[in-house]
Amino acid sequence: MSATIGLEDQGASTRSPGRAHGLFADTTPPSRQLLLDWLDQNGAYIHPSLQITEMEDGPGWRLTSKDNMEAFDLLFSIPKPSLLSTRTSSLPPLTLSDGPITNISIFHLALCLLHECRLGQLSPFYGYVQSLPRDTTECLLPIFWHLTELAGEDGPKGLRWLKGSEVERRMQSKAAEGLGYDDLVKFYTATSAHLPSTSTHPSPSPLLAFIHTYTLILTRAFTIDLYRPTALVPFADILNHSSDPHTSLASDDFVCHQCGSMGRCIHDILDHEGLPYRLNGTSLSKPQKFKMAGMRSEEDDTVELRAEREVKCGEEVWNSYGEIGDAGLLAEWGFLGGEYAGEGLLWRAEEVDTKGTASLEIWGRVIGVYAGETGSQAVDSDLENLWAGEGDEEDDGQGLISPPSSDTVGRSKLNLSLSGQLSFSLFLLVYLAADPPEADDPPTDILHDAKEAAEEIERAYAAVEERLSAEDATPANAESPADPPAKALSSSALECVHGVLDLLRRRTKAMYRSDLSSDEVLHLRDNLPPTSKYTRMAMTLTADERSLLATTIRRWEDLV
Ligand SMILES: C[S@@+](CC[C@H](N)C(=O)[O-])C[C@H]1O[C@@H](n2cnc3c(N)ncnc32)[C@H](O)[C@@H]1O
Repeated sequence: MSATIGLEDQGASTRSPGRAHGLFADTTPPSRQLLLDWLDQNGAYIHPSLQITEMEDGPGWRLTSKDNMEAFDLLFSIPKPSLLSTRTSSLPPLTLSDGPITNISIFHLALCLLHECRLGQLSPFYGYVQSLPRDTTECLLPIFWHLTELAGEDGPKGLRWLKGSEVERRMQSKAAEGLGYDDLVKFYTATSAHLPSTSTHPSPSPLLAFIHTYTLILTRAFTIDLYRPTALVPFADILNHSSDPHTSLASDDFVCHQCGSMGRCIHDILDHEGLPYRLNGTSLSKPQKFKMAGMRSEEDDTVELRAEREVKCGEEVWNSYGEIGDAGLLAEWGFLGGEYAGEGLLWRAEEVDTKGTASLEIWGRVIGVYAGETGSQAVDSDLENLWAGEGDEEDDGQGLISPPSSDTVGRSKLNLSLSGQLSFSLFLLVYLAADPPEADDPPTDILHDAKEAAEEIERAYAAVEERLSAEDATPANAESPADPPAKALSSSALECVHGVLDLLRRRTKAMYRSDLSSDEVLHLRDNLPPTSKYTRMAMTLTADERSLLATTIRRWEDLV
């Protein structure tokens, strides 16, 4: 069967497009009391000062505090069996003729949630699922903006403005992981007929219903443990995001991957003290390990929210969805935080070195991405020796290039930070692409030369800055200060500067209406009608990215 999108669904024309999924069509609106009763019956603890309130500027809920709460206070806990996961859902296991297709766990979880919604009051999770947002368009993710049935004409217009942006790159990465829109349609086409009939939904639900529950999963699910990699955590999913959060979800993840047990189980291999080996890799103390191993019931294993700092009376309690900027928030949560956070603009290695020369492989080796265990340690010490005493991440943010991060994941990041600094890794790849070294040059030599080139560029830039600020400080009628001796760049450093400029200009050019500056985009945005919410978000995002690129290009141009 093929999945129909579903606007023909009963009664759709009388509701908003975001309700055309047909779920909870004839029930009362989401009830906080039903949710609280369900949590109580399912063993949850809620701090007496926490309450659910309406969002201030839009639909939806948030958690606020009606009294001061101290750091370390337990705000919330819930036993793991009460989480909604593929393990706890009442959806029977899916096995299709062409083999099991449940490996895409996030789609599978969305199908489980759809099944619980279709069960209505018969679902063991009814008190929770009835509390979830009902309108898909409340936070429609860009992956669905092309669907005019949901996003109207505004969606495709917004998508156009995302062209060449960090959001588009993220959407492309998801599609490459098998999590694009076409993958979703394929999955639902293959599985929708397997959804059991229910009294309120005797036939399969339209694709819009799956899009609705998939959106809920993407914007609300948490990573839990080895047994339930992703699950919905009722109540905790009401927390909104801030880059300065009060709390985060904590869960012991070293449970048995076969049955989810925290205590000793039949699948465990025990060490000489009778402790399961899976507890060995943890930082728990011996008494804690014995306590965990002795747990008899899954009910004792909970996920928790604790205050990590004081929450003042009346404040909203914030969670963090990660160290993430606006592009990530828009792509994965459907909103802009406007908090000047995150990694700025990112590149994939092939986008930097489009010639596909040997430099890509050398870059991987030097930076330690492709190095094996020992290779990686060798790279660590090369990096440490070369940057010894220069500090990591404590850069003042004024230069053009930031020193390499000391952690393995961070050091391969190819990004331009929000303060306009190229990561060293990105600079290194541009440097290698400009003048590929011999494949067998030792990594330390390559790192050393690249560091020298970066330092030469920084010195030249500092000289330019000094001259420009001296010019600024000179009264109009006074003689100009004598120019400092021109800081001529070596030809290889100059090639790097051109390489960086080319990279930044290519990124700008790839954007929709790249002839428009950030200010011009903002001007157009400010004249949009109030209904253009997707276009407005997209234009805000692209204006910020244009501004970052333009400022950085100007700084590098000062060198040439
Ligand atoms: C986990 S839910 C949070 C609870 C949600 N507010 C509700 O009503 O149920 C995530 C969604 O909440 C909204 N959200 C979260 N943090 C936000 C913020 N700082 N500003 C605006 N919307 C936010 C976004 O729509 C996001 O997709």
